[in-house]
Amino acid sequence: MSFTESDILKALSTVNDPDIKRDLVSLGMIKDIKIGASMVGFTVVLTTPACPLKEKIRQDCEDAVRAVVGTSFALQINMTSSVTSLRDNAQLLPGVKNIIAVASGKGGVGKSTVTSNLAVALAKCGAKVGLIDADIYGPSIPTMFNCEHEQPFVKNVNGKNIIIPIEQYGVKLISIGFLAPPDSAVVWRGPMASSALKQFFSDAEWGELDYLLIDLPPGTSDIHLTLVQTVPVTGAVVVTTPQKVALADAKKGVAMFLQPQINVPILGIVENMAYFTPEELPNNKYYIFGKDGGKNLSEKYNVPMLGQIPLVQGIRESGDSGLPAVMKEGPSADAFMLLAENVARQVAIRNANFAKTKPVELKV
Ligand SMILES: Nc1ncnc2c1ncn2[C@@H]1O[C@H](COP(=O)(O)OP(=O)(O)OP(=O)(O)O)[C@@H](O)[C@H]1O
Repeated sequence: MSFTESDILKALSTVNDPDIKRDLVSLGMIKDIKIGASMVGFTVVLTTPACPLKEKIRQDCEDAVRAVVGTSFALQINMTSSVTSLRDNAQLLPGVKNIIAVASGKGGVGKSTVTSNLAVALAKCGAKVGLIDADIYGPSIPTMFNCEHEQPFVKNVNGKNIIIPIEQYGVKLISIGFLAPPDSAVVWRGPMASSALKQFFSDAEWGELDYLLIDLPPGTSDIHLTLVQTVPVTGAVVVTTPQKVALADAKKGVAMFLQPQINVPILGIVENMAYFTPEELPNNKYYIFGKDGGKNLSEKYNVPMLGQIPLVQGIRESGDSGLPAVMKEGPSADAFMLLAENVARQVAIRNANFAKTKPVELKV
């Protein structure tokens, strides 16, 4: 045999991750190289679940190694994944790899619909997902997950009450709505809501999660500040609809995360209600709120466009009935699955290329 493990590594160091644009070896994605009498094997650890580039990366690895070992050796390439994280030794949420804020400038653009479908889609890809509904003005996640009359279990650990998140459709969730009966008119005050959010971080049993999504209230509020002051946020997803009045507010949302004191990377823009499509004629698209508003916003701020979600009656019905649209088959589900793929890719790109986010310290 005229090659060694270091020859295999050298060959694999010519293969780049197409998203991160760095080689697999320096990214730590190659593990367990084995060289047998007639076999060479190794594991490629992808950075996102259900990576759409999996087959391309596998083929590139095969080509690179084949050039070194020749044709008489069998190749065993094991493709697996592990979501990356910059959070190590964290005191709060130690088992959570990435915290993702989902924000919108304007109310009613479908932020909670997008968050709930994104959470379920990521779970369907095989990721471990949690969701905090921090929307004090209208906590709608319990309805969208069909658990509005449930209460999370609370257990006592060493004299401290620990909340056990409700688990639905493969997602662990806690909502500010669980703290008040659905029909009661609770006027939340900033400080009350902020302390509830902090409690969801410090006193809830989240366990190991790849992604913890935070559904924020629309606009910019005390809750946003509490979030960025309490935990390092991996990145923000900004949801908008395409019309001018929504975009103007979405710009403010983007600008808030990017301001130097806050400095939370924008993972990208989601354009919800991008076009209306009748369910029976999915190829007919009507741009009733204008065309490409979200896309233009992403270009202006040089941030990724994560997805365009159609305005479809079934998405509204799914939200109201508590079974997210992504659980069913069809073009709406496909749009949310693509969104999840793109969010996971952007998290991996962000973790490979940028320093970890620091919690914000406000000087008063
Ligand atoms: N793509 C879509 N197609 C059809 N209906 C949608 C779509 N997105 C959202 N909706 C509907 O629009 C309404 C508002 O959505 P949602 O509650 O998700 O918005 P939001 O931005 O979270 O609102 P809020 O500002 O109150 O937090 C809901 O009835 C929802 O079902």
